[in-house]
Amino acid sequence: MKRDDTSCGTAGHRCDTAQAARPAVADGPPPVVFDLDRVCVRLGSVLALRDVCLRLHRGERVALVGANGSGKSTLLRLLHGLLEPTSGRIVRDAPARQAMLFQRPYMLRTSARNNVALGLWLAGMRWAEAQRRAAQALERVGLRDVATRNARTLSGGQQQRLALARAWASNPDVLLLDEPTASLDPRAQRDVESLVVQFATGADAPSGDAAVTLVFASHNLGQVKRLATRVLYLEQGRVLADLPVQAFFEGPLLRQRYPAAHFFVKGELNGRLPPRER
Ligand SMILES: Nc1ncnc2c1ncn2[C@@H]1O[C@H](COP(=O)(O)OP(=O)(O)OP(=O)(O)O)[C@@H](O)[C@H]1O
Repeated sequence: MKRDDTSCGTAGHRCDTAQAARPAVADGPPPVVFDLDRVCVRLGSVLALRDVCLRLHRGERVALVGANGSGKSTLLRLLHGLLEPTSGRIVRDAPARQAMLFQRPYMLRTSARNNVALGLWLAGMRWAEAQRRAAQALERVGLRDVATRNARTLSGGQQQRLALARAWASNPDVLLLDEPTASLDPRAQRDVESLVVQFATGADAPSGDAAVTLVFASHNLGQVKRLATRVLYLEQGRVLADLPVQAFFEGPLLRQRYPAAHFFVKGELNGRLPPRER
């Protein structure tokens, strides 16, 4: 069927108000961090997101999967406030501190330690304290030995760990990752993944706070299984499937309810992942 790039806000389309009305009581679900109501995002002539209804809760680890161009990066940029809806509504948990990591992190042309400290200083921290916190963050991600090296001379894996240190030092409530390990070798991938898990579970957050909310895009379904608690499948800007990670990969639910997502997953698993991931 030909894709219609002109319409959004489908007539009659409604978000699941039963879920939307769920109160965040003491033994109910955790607080809502993002609430999207029929969100559309147009980029030039492309409708990159269409009628997205979504509610993400504190402490969830949400994976975004789907083919190239399905809207994963656009959704992450929307959550981070780099984009606003063309129509529909997004409510972000106002006091939440957010950090976002990109596939190729941007490094300032200065030392690794300054790359962390400058962000903290710009956010209002005194320079001496920012330096101390930066050193602590570099230690945390195993980069103490390269603290004085120009960040742009570091390897891809080191730069991604530095980007994580930068995020960790700012003590975010929400961490958004856009294919953060896509260009890394398997070992560096695992290193970054394990840091992300420690980060996401809040095991050693500078403030000792509870878990952060993690939302990440990935083409690596093995990684999705390892990191996510919930999986969203996107196709042509729509969220077509939304399941807990186990139900997404095991059992009949995905095939029965979301055949398009089922075929995507089967194709990815059979075609792309090394044998150990199958
Ligand atoms: N700046 C832009 N201007 C116009 N169209 C854009 C822009 N950025 C993205 N798009 C289009 O929006 C759609 C969604 O792109 P997006 O980058 O969100 O997909 P993605 O799922 O992250 O893809 P990938 O897996 O390749 O990273 C695509 O059709 C893309 O071509």
